[in-house]
Amino acid sequence: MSSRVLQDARRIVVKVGSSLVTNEGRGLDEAAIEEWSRQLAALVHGDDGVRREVIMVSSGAVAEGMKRLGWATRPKEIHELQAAAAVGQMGLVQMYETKLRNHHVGSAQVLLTHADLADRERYLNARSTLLTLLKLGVVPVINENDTVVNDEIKFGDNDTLGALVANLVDADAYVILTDQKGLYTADPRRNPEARFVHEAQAGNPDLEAMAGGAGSSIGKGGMLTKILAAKRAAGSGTSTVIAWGREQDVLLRLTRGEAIGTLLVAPTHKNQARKQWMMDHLQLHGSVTIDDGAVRKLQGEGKSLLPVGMVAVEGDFSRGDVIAVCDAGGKEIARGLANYSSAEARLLCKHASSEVEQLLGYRAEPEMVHRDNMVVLS
Ligand SMILES: Nc1ncnc2c1ncn2[C@@H]1O[C@H](COP(=O)(O)OP(=O)(O)O)[C@@H](O)[C@H]1O
Ligand SMILES: N[C@@H](CCC(=O)OP(=O)(O)O)C(=O)O
Repeated sequence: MSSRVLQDARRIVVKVGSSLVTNEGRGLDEAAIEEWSRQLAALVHGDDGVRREVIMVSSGAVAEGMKRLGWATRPKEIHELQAAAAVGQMGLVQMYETKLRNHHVGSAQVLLTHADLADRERYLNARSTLLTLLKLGVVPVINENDTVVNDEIKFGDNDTLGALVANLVDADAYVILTDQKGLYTADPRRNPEARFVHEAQAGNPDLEAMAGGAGSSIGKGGMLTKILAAKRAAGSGTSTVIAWGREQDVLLRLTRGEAIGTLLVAPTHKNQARKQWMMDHLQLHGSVTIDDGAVRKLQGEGKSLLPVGMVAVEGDFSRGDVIAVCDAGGKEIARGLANYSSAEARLLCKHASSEVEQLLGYRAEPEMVHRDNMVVLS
């Protein structure tokens, strides 16, 4: 059953670490980036009959920047690392853009920070942008915005960023490509007796004890950050595979259902996990009352809540806040993330989505609460 996780996945986040992208620090590994780009293009085009949406989270900016600046050793000063990342990021995205374009796929640079994704409004904005790019068949190439934060440079951990992105876009699977075939019972560089782990449950604390720090001087997170990232991805129902990035056709074989790498299965299903997250939000910032027609759309047809179905707005909330959706009798029938603030929502009540731009002077989304961001209570 679990081998179907990747086969069934339609939206996949792939993360490649510094040690792979930069060939252990010797500058960008053009052949490797070409290989991944070829495979990403095949997934996006649906060469096997199934089109997939893919996001690439790629490290390597610092290492490439060091090479471009002629620095042989990794600087100790954080601001020098940040400067190297800014220089190297140019080369990194340039290479993905060239390689993906050669395979007739568009790419987009997206630089994010953890703080961006912790902020509700930025979270929704990042989500909308990424989903739009995916719908356009473009591959977003994501890295940490190292200019404004330095945690990831210090700890060398894009694994967590990849998991946050997987949470953000509700990915079906998260693939972490690294310089090992997957997880072993101990660091294989230090312990030749280490046995390979084919499959486990994400979040199992035993895994954390097996994982050690990085084996190379380039990557810094090691296996532990990957195990913790898989646990985080599982929080929104996404399963993770850790696999060797140089394995022939690794991404294509995984999506064909081949059991390569270590599969860390999310114990809860995506929808169930989302529902749990929403229900854990006990502190609601407000609510909207909807008419009977909208109640039927939400409950019976699984549709989004459109402004036209709203009759009243209570409380003071911002875009991205969790709000209650109530029927005319005041009973909460759903809960979800508001696309518009309470002040805007008051203006939008009973109006068609086509009027949003005229009423607000801009248009974000046609829905007040998108069904993907909503839990209908039974
Ligand atoms: N239990 C383990 N199984 C596999 N690799 C491990 C384990 N514990 C530690 N490692 C080390 O983690 C390294 C991968 O992490 P890292 O160097 O940070 O890679 P990346 O740059 O891909 O993020 C491996 O090369 C390996 O030496
Ligand atoms: N964002 C930085 C550092 C991120 C990093 O080292 O992560 P990783 O090697 O994937 O654990 C870079 O691109 O160099």
